[in-house]
Amino acid sequence: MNRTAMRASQKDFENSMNQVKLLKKDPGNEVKLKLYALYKQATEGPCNMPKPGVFDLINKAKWDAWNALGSLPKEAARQNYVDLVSSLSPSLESSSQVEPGTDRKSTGFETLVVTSEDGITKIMFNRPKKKNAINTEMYHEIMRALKAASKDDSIITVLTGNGDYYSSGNDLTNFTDIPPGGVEEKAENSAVLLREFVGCFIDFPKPLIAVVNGPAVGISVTLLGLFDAVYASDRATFHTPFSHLGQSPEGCSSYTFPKIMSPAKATEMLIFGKKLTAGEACAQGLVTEVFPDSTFQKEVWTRLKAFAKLPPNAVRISKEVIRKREREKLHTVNAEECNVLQGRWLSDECTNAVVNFLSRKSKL
Ligand SMILES: CCCCCC/C=C/C(=O)SCCNC(=O)CCNC(=O)[C@H](O)C(C)(C)COP(=O)(O)OP(=O)(O)OC[C@H]1O[C@@H](n2cnc3c(N)ncnc32)[C@H](O)[C@@H]1OP(=O)(O)O
Repeated sequence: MNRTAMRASQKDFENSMNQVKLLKKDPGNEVKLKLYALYKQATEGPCNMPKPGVFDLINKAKWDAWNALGSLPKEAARQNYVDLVSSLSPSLESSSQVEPGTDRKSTGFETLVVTSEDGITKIMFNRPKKKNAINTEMYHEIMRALKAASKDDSIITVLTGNGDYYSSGNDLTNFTDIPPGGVEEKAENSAVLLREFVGCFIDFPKPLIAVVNGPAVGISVTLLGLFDAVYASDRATFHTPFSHLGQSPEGCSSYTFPKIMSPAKATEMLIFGKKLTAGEACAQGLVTEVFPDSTFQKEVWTRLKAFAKLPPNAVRISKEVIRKREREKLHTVNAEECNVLQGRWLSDECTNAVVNFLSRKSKL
């Protein structure tokens, strides 16, 4: 990757540090000393340590390497570090977290594709053959991706789906993996996981945007009430069939939906399982804007790239001002919903619905 014309950002620098840890081949002492020296210069500036004694061979070699950089500015040292790491291919190639171009792709996700480009971190559900159903691994990976996005240098974070669905919601096979403590333990573990998962959305510090590329079901719909904007293709539908599944609302929707769309409209969705078209969801305030599917990606990403050029601190502070008032309430609602669901998961109504789906007797 040719980065000579670019200035390495803090994020590039952090990526390079991670890549060094993933090197398959030892790059040798000379390179390691150079990396050490550039790292120290980039983070602390010119060498400020007393010179080690002549018999302290390792620390003296390190000191010499750092001291040799003289007054090289921190920014230049950061760039040189990134360049040096990227020159360590091909040993790095197989473990690189950085793709060619400026689009940085994070590795280490099985169920997501996470990229960061143009001030936007995109978290894409990536189980298209399963309609992006959220299995236990995906719950954990989404939380990990959100935590990383909250700290990276992006301005906004986007969730979207790969393939024809946005997401078909909770993977119903999650309920088949019963631990030694039995179904009670399973229900308890699931409630703990759900509470932590939804908590990450409540606390997310940057604008969170959903790019709803296709149908959305269950928890992938309810969470939208915690997003800051929701853009939908006109192919998208919004469906929360909780009663059909013997379950009850989650994702804070018992609180956010009545506020967003009026109590009666929320009842139609959350209790009676009415499926909304994108246009209906927009008219009810759940969706911000609907686009024709043929131009959806182009129009939405153009808009998001413009948003991502806004001053980062103002954007972040404004999100905090808006969320602050509701945060405590949302956490309380989340906890209550999870408690209620824990009981629902042990009910015959829920067990039968899951068994029916898994034995292919019923679909939504
Ligand atoms: C820690 C736990 C937290 C729980 C939180 C509570 C969350 C609640 C919810 O999200 S409730 C909503 C649950 N979702 C559903 O009930 C959807 C079930 N799926 C369907 O009804 C259909 O699959 C469909 C309408 C989404 C799509 O139908 P169709 O277009 O005909 O495709 P297929 O059914 O053939 O699906 C392809 C493939 O994907 C599998 N799959 C799809 N969705 C799910 C799912 N939610 N869970 C598990 N598996 C799903 C489907 O079985 C097919 O697999 P196969 O090819 O047969 O191996």
